[in-house]
Amino acid sequence: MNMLEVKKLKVWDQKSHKVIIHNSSFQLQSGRCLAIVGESGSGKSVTCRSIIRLNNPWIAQSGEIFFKGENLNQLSEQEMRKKRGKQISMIMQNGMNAFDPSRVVGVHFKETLAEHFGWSKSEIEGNMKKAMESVRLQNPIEMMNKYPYQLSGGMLQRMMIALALVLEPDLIIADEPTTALDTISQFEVVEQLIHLRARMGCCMLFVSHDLGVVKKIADDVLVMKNGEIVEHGRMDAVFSDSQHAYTRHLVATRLELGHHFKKIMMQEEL
Ligand SMILES: Nc1ncnc2c1ncn2[C@@H]1O[C@H](COP(=O)(O)OP(=O)(O)OP(=O)(O)O)[C@@H](O)[C@H]1O
Repeated sequence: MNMLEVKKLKVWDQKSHKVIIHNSSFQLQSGRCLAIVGESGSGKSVTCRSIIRLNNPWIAQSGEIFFKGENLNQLSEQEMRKKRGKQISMIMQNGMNAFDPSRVVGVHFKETLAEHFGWSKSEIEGNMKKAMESVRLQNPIEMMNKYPYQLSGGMLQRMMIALALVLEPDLIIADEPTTALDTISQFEVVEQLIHLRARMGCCMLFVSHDLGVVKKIADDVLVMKNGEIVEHGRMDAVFSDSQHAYTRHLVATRLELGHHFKKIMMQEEL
């Protein structure tokens, strides 16, 4: 069954009239992880933001985005707000941007969880504490009382993952969640995302320019170039028998895991 089905998505900038996404169609089946890869500026992030309708106001979109059979493109902003967080969670590239810099991070969790579940302060703290411990964040209560700038990028990403664990969404959109992190944090965050999927059985849209990470986490892959999908299929098939010259170029230049990352993974497997 398809959890997400995008049909003829077109996205354009109303100011410059530039078309960013030309005519994208793809599906994400229940329980699977679809990676979107492609060079910088190919439209990976705009595709993700179009699904949850969070592009800037001057960016327009048309087409159909079926999520659990419902066309998100036709929902009101109020209806969309109910989907974001509880049904579709987003883990962004830079954890710092996900939190209000002027408030301690716990406030973000409290607002999100109170809105979706109507929980009391102690229920929220109890659930968040458990989830944070499960992603190996120590002293969760103390941590929730910190401002974003007092926490590292890796900690903030793991906090977003902990929040997703509590929200139990049907779909997680992770837009380059490891790009801004150092190598060790990258490894930990990827491990936690794999763990999250295994535990919840949710499906995931995972954007990355790191094919090494993609190979570790994804089942299917979609390759983008200049706002168009040039390849879409099972990961092994796409990587081992690429149909498009651009995919072969990507694989040739990027398949090798970063040296440090590979070393850490090998140590973990020992
Ligand atoms: N808010 C915006 N206003 C106008 N154009 C935009 C906006 N956001 C993105 N674009 C344009 O859309 C195109 C695709 O951008 P996008 O951020 O989706 O690329 P990407 O594949 O995610 O790249 P990266 O790997 O660098 O994040 C780019 O040409 C970019 O300039």
